[in-house]
Amino acid sequence: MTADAETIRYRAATGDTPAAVDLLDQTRIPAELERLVCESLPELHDAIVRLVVRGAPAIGIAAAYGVTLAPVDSSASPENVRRCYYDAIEYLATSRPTAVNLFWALDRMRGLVEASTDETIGDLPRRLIDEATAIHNEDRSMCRAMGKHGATLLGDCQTVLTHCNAGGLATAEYGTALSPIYYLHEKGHTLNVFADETRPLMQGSRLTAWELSQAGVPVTVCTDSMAGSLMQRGLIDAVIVGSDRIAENGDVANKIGTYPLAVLARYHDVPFYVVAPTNTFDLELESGDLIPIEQRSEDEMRYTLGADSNVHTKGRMAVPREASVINPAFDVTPAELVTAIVTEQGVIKQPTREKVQQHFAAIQTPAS
Ligand SMILES: CSC[C@H]1O[C@H](OP(=O)(O)O)[C@H](O)[C@@H]1O
Repeated sequence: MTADAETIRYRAATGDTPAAVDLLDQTRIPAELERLVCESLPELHDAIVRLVVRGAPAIGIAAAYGVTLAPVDSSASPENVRRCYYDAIEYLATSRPTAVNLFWALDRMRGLVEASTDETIGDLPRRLIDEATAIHNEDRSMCRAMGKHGATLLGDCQTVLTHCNAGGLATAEYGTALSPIYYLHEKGHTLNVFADETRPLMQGSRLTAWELSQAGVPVTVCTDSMAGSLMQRGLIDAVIVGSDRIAENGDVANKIGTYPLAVLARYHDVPFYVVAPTNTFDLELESGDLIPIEQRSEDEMRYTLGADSNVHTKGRMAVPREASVINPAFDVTPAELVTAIVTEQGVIKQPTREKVQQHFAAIQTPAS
């Protein structure tokens, strides 16, 4: 992906130029490649809410950098400096509720603030930038690792179907669900990809189709309702998706429309793979019915995309005013419908609570 298309960049403060979180504006793809430079917390909060930056890992990375935008008065007392950073963290945590990576990243930043002393408070801004940069770079490595692990499941596949966008645009680079596809493409095994449009914000047709095309991977956009007949006709060898939060028992929250794909896949004996880094697991939630599901604006359902394909430019009225709409942004797929979960550590086949716990235990106690 070229530098101009890098999902997230951090601009350190220099002279009169303030620090900023520099985002590829995903609300404008594929019509335009434009960047949005956020110099303040409200600008960044709004960018997360409007999906300028989106995707669980990318939201976490952007929010981590966002903490460094806190309007700290350097002459303030250490207590007031800490308070300013805590306020920034609490504010960014209100942007979107489902992707646990947001809260995981903010917790890491909060830990640095808590660990600061009156003597070391002066170094805190630098340490926060370094921690956000570390989170960013760790995600690059995790995406590459998920590509390698996920590829072991797709070796016999020719055609896969994916939902929403879980590619480089949703992460530091390379992606989660799309990572094994890129990995195999680089090894000379190019898969054919069906990308669900993913209504109402069309992350599949706008973003997945764009980034796969840029990478030279053949992609065919289909409506969300076509997946069943594609499987019925034997055209899909595997379904591969990302996730925003995975409960301790392996239940998976992902973009609305994922659950019916899992049901269809099971009915048609098609493997259903989820790819997510370990920081997408929420081990404090016993099951997926405890995962908070974001309810988004009615307007995203009531209007088609505008002529510029910007998700916030109202197009044509698509629903009569008298009708009601509902717009949950995610659904939950029970672990029993998941063939395997791929993380940067490896593969959890037929995930259960016990297998998830074993996966994490192995991380804590690396093989000797
Ligand atoms: C690699 S996480 C991608 C994940 O996030 C998307 O949601 P949104 O576009 O609303 O941020 C979708 O659930 C993807 O699977």
